[in-house]
Amino acid sequence: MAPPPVPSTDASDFSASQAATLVNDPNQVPTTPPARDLSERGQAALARKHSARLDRALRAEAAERAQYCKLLLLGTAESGKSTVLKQMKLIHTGNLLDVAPDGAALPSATNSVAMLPSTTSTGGGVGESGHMGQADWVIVIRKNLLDSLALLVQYQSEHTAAKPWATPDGETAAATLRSMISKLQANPSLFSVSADERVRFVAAVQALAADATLRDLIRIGGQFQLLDSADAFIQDAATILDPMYSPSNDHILLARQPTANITETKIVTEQGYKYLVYDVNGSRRARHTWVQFFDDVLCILYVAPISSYDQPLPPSDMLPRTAGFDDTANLHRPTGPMSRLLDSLLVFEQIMRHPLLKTTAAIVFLNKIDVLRAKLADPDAARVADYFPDYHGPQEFDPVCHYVSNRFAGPVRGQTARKLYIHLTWATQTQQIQVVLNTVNKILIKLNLAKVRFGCGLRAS
Ligand SMILES: Nc1nc2c(ncn2[C@@H]2O[C@H](COP(=O)(O)OP(=O)(O)OP(=O)(O)O)[C@@H](O)[C@H]2O)c(=O)[nH]1
Ligand SMILES: [Mg+2]
Repeated sequence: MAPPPVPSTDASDFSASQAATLVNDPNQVPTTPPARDLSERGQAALARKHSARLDRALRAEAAERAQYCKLLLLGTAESGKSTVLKQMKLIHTGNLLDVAPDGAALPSATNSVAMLPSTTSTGGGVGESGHMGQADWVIVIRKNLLDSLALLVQYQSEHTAAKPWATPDGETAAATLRSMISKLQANPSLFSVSADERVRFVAAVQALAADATLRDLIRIGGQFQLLDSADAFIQDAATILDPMYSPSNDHILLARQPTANITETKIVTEQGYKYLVYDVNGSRRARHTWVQFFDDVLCILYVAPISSYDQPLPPSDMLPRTAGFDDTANLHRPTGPMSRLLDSLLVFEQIMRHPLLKTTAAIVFLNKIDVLRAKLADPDAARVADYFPDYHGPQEFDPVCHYVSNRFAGPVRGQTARKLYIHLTWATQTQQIQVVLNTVNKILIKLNLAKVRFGCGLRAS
């Protein structure tokens, strides 16, 4: 007979920081009794009562959490982890936001559960707690648009390799943007920007968008850290800079808000399976913080940017690798130059070797296939073989994807106890990723059932 299911997350998972939250909750009983009015015995009795109430609350919270299976979303910076999480929320809750218009947290709200040291945090003020409402996304999207424009105009003027603007209109538009952009960047809420200024700015963006040089710059944007979503936001500049702008789901999916701290999101599927999804900051300086979440994981969801085979690392990731989890110095490294995709592969190898994850199942999302397709169709784009010298196939989508899938399968080859699944994804395209996420859901149910069989999984409630 199969043993009864045992919760996969034990009470020790319940962290001191959560206990602290309860203690500091104004709705809880006061932590210290009013000393002057009570005898010592009275005070002790009150303290015991308080402590028992706290214990009960902690046990109830721990029992609640024990019904959830843990999923880790891992991958290097900007690979698309948070975008996949947004799509998971959308598929299972129908909602991308964490905060309702009245300010209340929504049931699947994303909460910060582990902080980076404040000196290295990249929170930037918006959604610091992990809670992102409509108003937060307006600011993020406008910042994405303005920062992208600033980067494009600056790159064109500072790099001799960049062509001049193709038309006089483009030249004038770039000059207008240069003179106005810092004011808008400082005021993404647009409060202190007049209607005239806004109209002039939008007209300049639209004129620049029609200039052939801008299209060329966007095409090679990956080389100078331009956002993948820059083009979409530039095309929609008039909407985004409208004072009444309210972002669509598509815009929220395209938005880039680096995950400052590790977040936890509760997802309950239609079948009743409950998951705690941990989304991490993928930058090199933050990778050591992942390890504290490596115990008792049902499955790793690893997101790798397959389009970035030729893209330089973000400047903050060009630091020497640190000792410990991210120390890949001893790994066999192919002789090609470092790129974001190679970095992602090396980090994946490292995760697969980690002692706490020796048998943990993994689902790899080879993400940004839309960008890869466009790149491979561009005769001027870098050749895959220049970055991965052991690739001898043509510069075409299917063989390149096959090669990269094989590279990701490499670290677990021969490990019969480990399950590895690899999917090609376009995380910003809801229909494509939702088909993949439905398959992922089925895989997770199977993994769950296997765990139940061995006495450590969860049954759907
Ligand atoms: N074109 C395209 N853009 C994508 C895709 N997936 C994600 N993006 C965009 O890539 C950017 C980065 O995505 P995020 O989900 O923030 O990346 P992340 O892995 O969470 O990054 P960190 O939080 O910094 O570790 C966002 O602007 C996304 O909209 C994709 O499949 N195609
Ligand atoms: Mg993120």
